[in-house]
Amino acid sequence: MDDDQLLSGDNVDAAEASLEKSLRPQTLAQYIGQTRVKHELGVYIEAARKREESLDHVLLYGPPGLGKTTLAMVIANEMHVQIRTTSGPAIEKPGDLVALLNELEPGDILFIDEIHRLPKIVEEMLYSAMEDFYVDIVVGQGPTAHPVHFPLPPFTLIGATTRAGMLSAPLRDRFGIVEHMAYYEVADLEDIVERTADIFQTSIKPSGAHEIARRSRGTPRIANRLFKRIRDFAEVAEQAAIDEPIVDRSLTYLRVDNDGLDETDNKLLRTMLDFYDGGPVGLSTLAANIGEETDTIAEMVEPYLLQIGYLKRTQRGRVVTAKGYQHLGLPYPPQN
Ligand SMILES: Nc1ncnc2c1ncn2[C@@H]1O[C@H](COP(=O)(O)OP(=O)(O)OP(=O)(O)O)[C@@H](O)[C@H]1O
Ligand SMILES: [Mg+2]
Repeated sequence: MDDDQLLSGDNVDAAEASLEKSLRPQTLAQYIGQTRVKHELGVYIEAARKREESLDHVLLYGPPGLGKTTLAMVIANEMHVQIRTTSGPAIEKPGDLVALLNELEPGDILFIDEIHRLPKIVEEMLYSAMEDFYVDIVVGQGPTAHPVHFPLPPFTLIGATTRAGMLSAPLRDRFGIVEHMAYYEVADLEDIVERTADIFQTSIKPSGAHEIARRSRGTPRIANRLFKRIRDFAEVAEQAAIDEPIVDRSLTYLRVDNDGLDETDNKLLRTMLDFYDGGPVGLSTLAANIGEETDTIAEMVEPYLLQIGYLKRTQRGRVVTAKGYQHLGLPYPPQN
């Protein structure tokens, strides 16, 4: 009986996982929004293919959930090459990198997520690999240790990072193509939500798609996540199509406010007002106060609040703006 349960559980998971996978666009044409990035990459991909060369190294940077990993896979697909994916912290020592590089065929893509978290010694090894397609490794130990020159096939490195500022200049300079991923427009998120609804065979009214899009913090991953939760609410309520009222009710229940801000966002703004008179306050102080990691605040919470102008950065720290006060329903105190 346990077996059966396990089995059916596995099947459900497998079905969900493959749906999840089908959410990922496969081609540039299917990739919604990011028009400028898509156009530029389209040109570089076509040129590389015409010359039958590998694509230049690509750096994608921007906040989490905007589709960097998805875009790397789209690039591999459009280039008709294989892609191997890993992440900065997973490559602990030079040998790990050599093992990865060793498996690449000419033209293949190595995707390194969170590339700003590569150990220094591995990063330095990437320099020659990226520039001249070789690495020098030391083989053996003690008196028998000797350097070995290890040639590599031409390959494309795609690096993704939420913190471009944390990348060293020598590494950043070795990327021929650098693309900034911006928050999505509401109209693009509407298209993403409608596409997702289609894949999940759920009917949704334009008003419902608009409301989800508007409250997704400019982020496809959030839009898809909210969609899935709202779909559950709609199903339980036996509602045929997702419309604005069910979206609103579900999001209120999920504590996503009218601007799409969640509890952490609001807690951050609140803490700044209650304990620091709206700022300025430093990032690590703030993080300690609301019980989050500094990195989480810097990478996932703060960027959107800055983007919509509820927070601003000053020399002395973060400050809540007049708009931020207004969001919390409080009067903006006179500034001196
Ligand atoms: N342009 C897009 N069109 C349609 N769906 C998208 C698009 N971009 C992202 N998505 C969807 O959003 C989800 C998140 O995308 P992805 O994992 O690529 O983000 P990411 O930028 O790599 O995030 P992280 O920085 O957290 O790794 C994916 O499941 C994908 O289906
Ligand atoms: Mg990713």
